[in-house]
Amino acid sequence: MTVNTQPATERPDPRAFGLPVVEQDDIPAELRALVGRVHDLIGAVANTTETDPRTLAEAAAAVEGVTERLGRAPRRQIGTMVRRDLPGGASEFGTISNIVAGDTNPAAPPLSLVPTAEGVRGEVTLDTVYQGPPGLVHGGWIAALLDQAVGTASSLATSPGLTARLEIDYRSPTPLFNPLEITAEVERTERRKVYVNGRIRVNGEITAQARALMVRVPFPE
Ligand SMILES: CCCCCCCC(=O)SCCNC(=O)CCNC(=O)[C@H](O)C(C)(C)COP(=O)(O)OP(=O)(O)OC[C@H]1O[C@@H](n2cnc3c(N)ncnc32)[C@H](O)[C@@H]1OP(=O)(O)O
Repeated sequence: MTVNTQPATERPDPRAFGLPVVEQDDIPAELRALVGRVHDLIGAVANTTETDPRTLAEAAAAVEGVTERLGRAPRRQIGTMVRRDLPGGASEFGTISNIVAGDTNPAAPPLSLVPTAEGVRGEVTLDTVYQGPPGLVHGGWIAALLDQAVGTASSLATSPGLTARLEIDYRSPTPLFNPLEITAEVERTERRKVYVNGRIRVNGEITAQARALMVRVPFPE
């Protein structure tokens, strides 16, 4: 199965369904920096040993002030998409605040997936924001990473769809602070059904693998 390298203009355009589209290159560098600093903030808050009430109250007030200031501008429409150019001339649309891969979501790692000859591949290192058991990635986040990978592989090879079924085998613990290699590829398609396999490797060893059924969304001709 090869990756769909149709230009974006020939793929379903979210604008046709009333969804705004932002070009990835148009996301201001300052917004990217803010997203990064807020990600750092999540980690700092989750792990601080600060107990001084005054320091903590000041920090909360400072964050509240920034939130209030940013809240003066209207929020993005739910479902706002981002169009990204991919290596090799392909492009993709994704939701801009996707919790796994969204450019503007400070809670996202974010996971960036690129097409390969087989499917898609990405690498990400997770910090304690994604901790489940001590020192390990939360199982739900392992599923989320794999869901994103199988969904992207299916979308690029065929057309966008939704996950109908996702089965995860947790084969060994997936550690924090280690590069995770995430790959996925389409196994076969049947009408709107796309069967996809994915896996996470750490130092070349598979720690988790997924079998998924994506059902392609029917688009008007
Ligand atoms: C690039 C972006 C990457 C994004 C990655 C993230 C992906 C996600 O997280 S998606 C969010 C989570 N998933 C969802 O919310 C989906 C919720 N479910 C649904 O909306 C629907 O059940 C949906 C769309 C999957 C299927 O509904 P519908 O379009 O009516 O299809 P339907 O006609 O019932 O079924 C189509 C085929 O799939 C099969 N099928 C549907 N669901 C299942 C299932 N759970 N198990 C097995 N087969 C199924 C049907 O039997 C049918 O097969 P056949 O062609 O052989 O008759």
